[in-house]
Amino acid sequence: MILTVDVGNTRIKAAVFEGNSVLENFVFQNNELETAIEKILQKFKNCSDLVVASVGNVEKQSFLIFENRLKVHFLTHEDKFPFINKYATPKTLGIDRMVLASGATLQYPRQNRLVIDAGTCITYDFIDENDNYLGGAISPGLRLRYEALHNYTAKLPLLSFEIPEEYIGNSTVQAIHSGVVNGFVYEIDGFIDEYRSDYSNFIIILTGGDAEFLAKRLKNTIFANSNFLLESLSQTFQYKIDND
Ligand SMILES: Nc1ncnc2c1ncn2[C@@H]1O[C@H](COP(=O)(O)OP(=O)(O)O)[C@@H](O)[C@H]1O
Ligand SMILES: CC(C)(COP(=O)(O)O)[C@@H](O)C(=O)NCCC(=O)O
Ligand SMILES: [K+]
Repeated sequence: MILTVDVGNTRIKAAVFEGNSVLENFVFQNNELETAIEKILQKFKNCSDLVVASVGNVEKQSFLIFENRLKVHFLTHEDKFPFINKYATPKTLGIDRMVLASGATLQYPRQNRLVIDAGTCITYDFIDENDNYLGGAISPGLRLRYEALHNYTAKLPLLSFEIPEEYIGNSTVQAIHSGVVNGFVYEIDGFIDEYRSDYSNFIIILTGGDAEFLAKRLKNTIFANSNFLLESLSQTFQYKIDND
């Protein structure tokens, strides 16, 4: 039994795995990390390994305090991954993106794959059928767009996500919702179309905090798997054990 933890820039997600099955999922904030893990380990006393992938702001020490209870692993660029990394700056590639690429490679062998993670940022990651990781794109996520409009202007209010009534927003509030939400959806559909013009066949994996909402609104039919990063983390850890 292993505990996987994904530290993103908005929230921390965790899951307990027994083999390939998820026993339970958890979501918490950075300041709740230690108490949340303590509770999880109280409930799942048979956890032997804690596997962390972090692109967020937490101290390693917050995990290391559990070292007397189970083995603690931080995935890094030095670990073994099942793809060939063609990124020009592999050392600065987000470990979350490496884990997503790894999960895509292991779960969907020998095909072109596009992973879209709609989290704090939207990340696009493309792994071709020969398992070359080519890179992708990074752009602001849904919440970040609302916050950026507010934080970098004098007049725009901070709004919470709402489905826009019309694409022609007829008020400040509706114009912001249209710009943020429609812009977000159009961007993703636009990228998918761009990939389609270069690659006749590829599968799309959609994940992240906004994935469920997105899946319903994209022109392209895609199913969301909100748990893909944690599943990939568990598989990447297994891959590392098998290949070390
Ligand atoms: N309870 C929530 N708290 C924060 N963000 C949420 C929540 N529910 C959905 N979201 C959406 O999830 C996105 C953040 O996704 P998430 O995958 O948690 O990010 P990260 O992995 O970068 O921490 C935000 O753009 C926001 O719109
Ligand atoms: C792009 C990211 C900020 C996305 O983070 P997230 O939205 O998952 O919180 C993260 O993958 C990161 O810090 N990447 C480093 C730069 C790169 O991947 O090239
Ligand atoms: K992301």
